[in-house]
Amino acid sequence: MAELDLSKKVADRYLKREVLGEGTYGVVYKAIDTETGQTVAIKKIRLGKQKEGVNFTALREIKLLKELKSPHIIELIDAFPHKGNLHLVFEFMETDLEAVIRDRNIFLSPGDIKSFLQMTLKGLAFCHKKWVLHRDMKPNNLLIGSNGQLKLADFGLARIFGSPDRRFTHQVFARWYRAPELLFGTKQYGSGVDVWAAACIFAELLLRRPFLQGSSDIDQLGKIFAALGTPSPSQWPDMVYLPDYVEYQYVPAPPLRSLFPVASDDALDLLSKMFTYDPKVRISAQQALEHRYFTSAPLPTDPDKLPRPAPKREPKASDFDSHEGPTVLSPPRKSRRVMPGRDGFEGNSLQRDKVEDNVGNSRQSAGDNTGKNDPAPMSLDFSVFGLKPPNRPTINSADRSHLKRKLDLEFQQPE
Ligand SMILES: Nc1ncnc2c1ncn2[C@@H]1O[C@H](COP(=O)(O)OP(=O)(O)OP(=O)(O)O)[C@@H](O)[C@H]1O
Repeated sequence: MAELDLSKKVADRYLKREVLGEGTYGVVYKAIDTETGQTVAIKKIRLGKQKEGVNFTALREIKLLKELKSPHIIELIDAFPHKGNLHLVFEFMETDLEAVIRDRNIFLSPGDIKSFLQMTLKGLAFCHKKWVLHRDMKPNNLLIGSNGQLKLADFGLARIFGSPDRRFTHQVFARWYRAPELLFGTKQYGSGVDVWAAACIFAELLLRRPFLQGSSDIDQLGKIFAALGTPSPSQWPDMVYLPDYVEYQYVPAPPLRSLFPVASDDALDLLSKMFTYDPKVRISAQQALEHRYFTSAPLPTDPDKLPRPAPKREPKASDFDSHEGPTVLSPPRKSRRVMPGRDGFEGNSLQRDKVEDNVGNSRQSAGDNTGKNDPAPMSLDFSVFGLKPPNRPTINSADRSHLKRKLDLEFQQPE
């Protein structure tokens, strides 16, 4: 009872405003922190449907998230349970890179592209230095503040809250950004998976459309190989030992220049290093930041001079939370996600197909090109690179308040 009162007080600190959208784990609200006057975004994660509730690892990982502070990482300001949901309070961001790329009224200069990529790589290099993987990099997870600063966000949370019977499958769109070693089922992935995703985002900034839009894991690999050439075992010796490795028909790499006609030589050189097949040879985020692309003209645009998408419309009263059934304010941003593959590459030249399984995820909107063979999404990976995450002991409600105190998750009454 005391615990309930406490959590209500903390929840009262935030004045909920309109719904910003809905992601894999639940609804995101705009809110005002009545203590500081700061606008925040609150991600409400349903715990009620999870039989195991919040487990110890989840709380520990949330605590770690709170400590991950950098100018290019979205700040987790607070975390508290309320009415059977866990609320994660983040700094509020105005827009995201997906909206920028999609906005046809925006012209992206080479300096603008350089600036967006540089901020992305700075965020990644920071995480990687702390032995943390993002693992769910995609343009809508790169949020942009009112000052133009880009920050890595939406650490997926499946790593923390993942459950085999989860109902949401937004995850499939992350496939377009997934590294080949993940698609071949590696268990020992490292920071290279984020660099590959950043390369896909770099390519998307140059092309203004997703670069490699696979409709299944097999198709994704086909698209990668058609664009970048089928890797030979000498190019990537460990490839043939990967759990889901299948031999693909050899396709030679077309010149990268033919795919990116207007990119500079420096941009293409960096892109090719980020798209290196062998993750052991792939350039790191830090090395990428030191590439001459970032020091050659044109220099990266100052963040506050970067182009912004048109602001979202003002909320109406009906958009505000009335406990259940919130109205999503920004449906157009999801439209790209159900778009059939556009002028992608046709070269799916696999020799045999992989049996697709794991049909358990049931919430699929019509038109989703949902792959059914995806592993559970894991985004922010706190484990040391290459190690399997430990089993997660669960805790019951009696343990919970003790653990909350122990982990200092700010469940205490505000001053
Ligand atoms: N810190 C934030 N500031 C402002 N808006 C945010 C913030 N975090 C999320 N949003 C918005 O809330 C909506 C839902 O975001 P969420 O991260 O839950 O899912 P998503 O990124 O749309 O999808 P997925 O869960 O598949 O990554 C999106 O419109 C997103 O732009």
